[in-house]
Amino acid sequence: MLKLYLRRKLQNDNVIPSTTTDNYSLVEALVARILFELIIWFNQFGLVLCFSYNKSLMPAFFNNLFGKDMSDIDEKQLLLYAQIANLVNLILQWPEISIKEIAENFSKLACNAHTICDSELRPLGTGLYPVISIINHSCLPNTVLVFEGRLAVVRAVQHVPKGAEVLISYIETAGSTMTRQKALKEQYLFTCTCPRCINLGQFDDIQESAILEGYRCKDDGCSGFLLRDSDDKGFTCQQCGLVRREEEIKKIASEVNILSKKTLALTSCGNHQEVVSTYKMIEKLQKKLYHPFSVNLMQTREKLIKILMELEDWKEALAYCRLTIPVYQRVYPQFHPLLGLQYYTCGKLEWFLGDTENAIKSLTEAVEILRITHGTNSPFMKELILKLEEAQAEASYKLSSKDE
Ligand SMILES: C[S@@+](CC[C@H](N)C(=O)[O-])C[C@H]1O[C@@H](n2cnc3c(N)ncnc32)[C@H](O)[C@@H]1O
Repeated sequence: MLKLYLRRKLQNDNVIPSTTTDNYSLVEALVARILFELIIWFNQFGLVLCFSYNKSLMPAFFNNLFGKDMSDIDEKQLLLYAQIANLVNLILQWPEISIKEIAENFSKLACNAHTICDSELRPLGTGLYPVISIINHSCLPNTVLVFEGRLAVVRAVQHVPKGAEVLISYIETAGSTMTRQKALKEQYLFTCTCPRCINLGQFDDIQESAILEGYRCKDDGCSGFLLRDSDDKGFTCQQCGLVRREEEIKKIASEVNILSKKTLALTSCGNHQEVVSTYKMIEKLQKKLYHPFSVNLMQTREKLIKILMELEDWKEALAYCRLTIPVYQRVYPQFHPLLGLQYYTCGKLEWFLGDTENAIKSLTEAVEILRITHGTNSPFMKELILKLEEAQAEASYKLSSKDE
């Protein structure tokens, strides 16, 4: 298995540089015909397929890219690749292309490509980078992959000693060990044995799963987590001993399900006000259903923040944003870009609503995290730092005018 190790001390700027050259002509000469065909296919759908070329790394890249065994892939995934391959064949209308070959390359692409995101982690396209595709995964990584335009940059989020393996996270790490392992197995075909995953099945891990993805105690004042009873008829709070019956849980879960389907229909009609009120109903039900640190509840609030901001309802958006911060703090490590970005959103909303004091606090937290994950030179970071300086200047102006 290929691994990327840190051979030089590159901690000064907290940056491990990737290849900086996007050289399409060299790549085209080297990359197999099928990949070239994929570029055409991807472009038709407005997706960016990006190659960062480094000659010395090309053999490793090919070994990595073409070293996958299709027998590892589960049937559902294979079917999906076969369907995509059929679609490619239909679009390209080149009879000599083998469906199996296209499907295999899609599977390899899925294991090795990375989603290119903007500074706020909104997806822009898909990229295939030889250096980056050597980096293995950890659910508690020592580096983070961010993009500056098409340039992939790997930044250390903790001290990476000389000789240590450089690790990024391939997936959303907020979920339970089982959820993370399932995602890694399905897309990347391996079982993770990182420091978080080796605890699978141990008491701490069971407790964490029950908090992140399990139900809340019947008693609103209790923050205990629930475990399934041995008779399979309910869940018992591990703190106060109260039992929640399965039927009651199922009833709320089915209401959530119905409302979630309704939001899909309402979203497609563009009925934003109705979407907001439906998500608010879901949030209320999920608050009754899930533990306060639930990832599901956090995701619903995320959706509400997004729509409320689109509707320019800053006050409500801020209220939900504040509710997500403790969950983010719990589910992400200290220097995680999503935590930094959530503080940034909170800070912007507070600043906009005239709460300068809290805006300074939130923007300071955002800068502390994002200067590590994003560096300080990008226009995005410059704007964030400027916002913080403006908020600080306004606070000191307010203070000095009070003194006069
Ligand atoms: C982007 S490649 C990384 C380079 C890869 N190690 C290689 O030798 O080609 C992704 C693949 O590496 C392997 N991999 C990545 N992280 C791993 C980990 N923590 N444990 C085991 N295999 C891992 C998986 O097979 C995965 O599909």
